[in-house]
Formats: sequence, C-alpha cells, structure tokens
Amino acid sequence: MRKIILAGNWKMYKTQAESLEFVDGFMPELENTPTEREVVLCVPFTNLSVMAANLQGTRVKLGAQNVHWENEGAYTGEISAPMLTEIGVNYVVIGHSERRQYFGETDETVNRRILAAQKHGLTPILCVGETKQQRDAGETESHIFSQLKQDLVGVDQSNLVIAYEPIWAIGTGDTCASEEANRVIGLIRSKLINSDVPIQYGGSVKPENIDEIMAQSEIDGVLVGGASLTPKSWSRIVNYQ
Ligand SMILES: O=C(CO)COP(=O)(O)O
Repeated sequence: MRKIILAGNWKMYKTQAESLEFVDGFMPELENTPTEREVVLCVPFTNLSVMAANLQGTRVKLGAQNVHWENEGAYTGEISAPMLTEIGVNYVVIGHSERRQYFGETDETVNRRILAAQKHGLTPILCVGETKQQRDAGETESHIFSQLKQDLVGVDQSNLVIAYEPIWAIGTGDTCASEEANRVIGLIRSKLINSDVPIQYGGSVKPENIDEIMAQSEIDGVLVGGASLTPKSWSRIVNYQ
C-alpha cells in the first residue's frame, strides 16, 4: 500500500504569530481526518521551532523547504540537515521549481541535497515538472525523465516522496487536468526502482478540485501552496472525499 501524504508548502508566507494562529484554527478540523493520511506542513525556517513546539503530540508532521548538503561550513544563508533534525523536522522539499528558477538550483545540487537529507533521516520531497514551453514542444516526458535520472543518482527510494508540479500550473489557477496529472505520475512511477514511492501532484490544488485529484489511481497526495495557508481551505483538502 502506498502512503497518502498531504503536504502544505507555505513558501515565504507567515510570521511566527500567524503560524500559531493557523495551528489554532486548523487542529480541530483534523479530528475526523482518516489516520492513514499523513499531514505535513512545510513552513519557513524561522517558524520551524515554534511549530515543532505547538505541533508536539499531534499527528501533523513538520517539513522544511530546503536543506544544504554539508553538515556545517561557510555557506551564508544555508541550513543543514542536523539543524533541521534537531528541531524535529521530518520532511524537506528539495528542487522546487522556484528554487530552480530563482536561486540557481541544478539537478546536481538537488541530488546532493537529497543524499544529505536521507543520510540524516529526513524524507525528501523531490519536485519535478515541466514549463509551459516544454509542454507545448512535446518535451514533458523527456524533461521529467532527465530530471529524475540526475536527481536520483544513489538515492534510497525507500525514503522518498516525489511531487509532480507542472510549472505552468503553480500559483496560476490553471490546474493540470487530473487525468493528465495521473498519466504523467504513472510515467514517473514506471521509471522508479521502488513502485511504492508516494507521488504527489502539485499546482493550483484547491478545495474545489481536491476530490477529483485524489480519486486518480496513481496520485498519492498533493503538495499545496496557496490553499494550504488558511485553516478552512487546508482542512477541506486534508478531509477530501
Ligand atoms: O508550488 C506549489 C507547491 O509546492 C503549488 O503552489 P500553488 O498550490 O499555490 O499553485
């Protein structure tokens, strides 16, 4: 049985005070969520400690949004895996398209970050996906296969989550049709050694489309940006039908 993982990616949103307000509003909504669904919040680094303290004893798992490959060193602005595990972080988003697009992340650095995360017991959420231009040129599959080939060198597939996030569907309201997301995710699965790796869909997931997305046979969860920021929409997502 593949694990179902519903993860919110808060990106660069919420102060500590706003995070705590979210927890107060959201936790009561989790009471009826089936226990086999893993619920994760990937929050800004500055909120990890306060969230760890406030989520203690709950079923919500904590995630970070990046990790460096060295344990320590002269890498201004970076955060290492031991720094995250000390706080109680379980998951880390790696290779998000925003990091690849704005911060020079390459498949080589993505691979190094995944290996470091796994070495320290963190579960990487590897993001892959194509641009609109690549999709229009019929290069969706070749691009994603190339990302997977490079990003997964030496990676332990028993402690891994993959998120398929078509870049053109992120933050645009333009969701990838759920059947198409299902098809691409099936193709991603066909390239893996371990076919039980949970594969999420991400890109304009909302209360209005979550039921249809989760009804797809290959989709094991979602990675959600905007709609994970309010208790109301996030609770509707984790409580999908
Ligand atoms: O990038 C995403 C999650 O990592 C998706 O963002 P949105 O849900 O806001 O489209």
